[in-house]
Amino acid sequence: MKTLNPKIDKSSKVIAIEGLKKAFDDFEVLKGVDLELYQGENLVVLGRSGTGKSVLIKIIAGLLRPDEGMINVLGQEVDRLTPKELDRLRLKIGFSFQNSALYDSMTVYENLEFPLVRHMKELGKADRDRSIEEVLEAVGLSQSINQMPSELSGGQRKRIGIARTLILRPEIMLYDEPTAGLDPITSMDINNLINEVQRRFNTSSIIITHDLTCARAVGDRVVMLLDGQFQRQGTFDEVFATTDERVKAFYNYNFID
Ligand SMILES: Nc1ncnc2c1ncn2[C@@H]1O[C@H](COP(=O)(O)OP(=O)(O)OP(=O)(O)O)[C@@H](O)[C@H]1O
Repeated sequence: MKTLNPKIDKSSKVIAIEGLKKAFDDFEVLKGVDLELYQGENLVVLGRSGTGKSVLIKIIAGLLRPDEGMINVLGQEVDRLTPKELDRLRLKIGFSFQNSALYDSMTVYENLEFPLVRHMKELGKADRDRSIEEVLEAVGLSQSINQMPSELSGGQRKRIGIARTLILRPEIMLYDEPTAGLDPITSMDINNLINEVQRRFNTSSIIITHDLTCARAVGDRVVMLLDGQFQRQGTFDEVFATTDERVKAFYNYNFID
């Protein structure tokens, strides 16, 4: 079970969402979602496949537009920003994709250098190298600096994907299914890394998953998306202390003997 991060600052909201609705044609995915993320917090969004978890974080990152609702990220209303303002805000949001999104033709070093060259043009090579060494050390893969992504295991690729997101020092981390496709031991390593990133870089994070072991290990708070709305929220134990059959079924399926 996660030990609550003592540095969570409940007086500081880094994300505030009210009444978010999103439909594709006449299929309503999000039917009025309210959500707050506090400074320093790891918030887990749980839900079955297709419930709109990815849609939610894409709206937060400004990659999809909401139909209705207020989406405030780091004090700015995302859907009122100009494209330039949105680009600046996006640099403060690290999006860790499910497939790690590494460039296969580039070494680990080049994958990590790429965002720095693109977004931090003022950094010289020595500073870039220092930054690359620091994030690789943080994810425990200093020795992989000259390897190609194809030479890495799934768990290592996830770590490099997280390092590449961290290299721009985001204030918010969005993790999309961080343990998908990994064995239980490698998953636990990634869960530990998510907690380590929270402590070391003082990030606020949303972790979307249907892996309850992950939710229990990383979540300071857990919310459960069911039928387009958050039906349950609290600590992991609070969320599952319910007679709601849909929530119980989700739990039993994950922890089946
Ligand atoms: N750009 C899009 N156009 C049309 N429909 C979409 C689009 N993006 C998502 N959807 C639909 O919205 C629903 C929610 O998708 P979403 O990817 O958010 O699910 P999820 O909860 O993240 O599921 P999973 O755990 O499988 O990734 C799905 O039915 C999906 O088909």
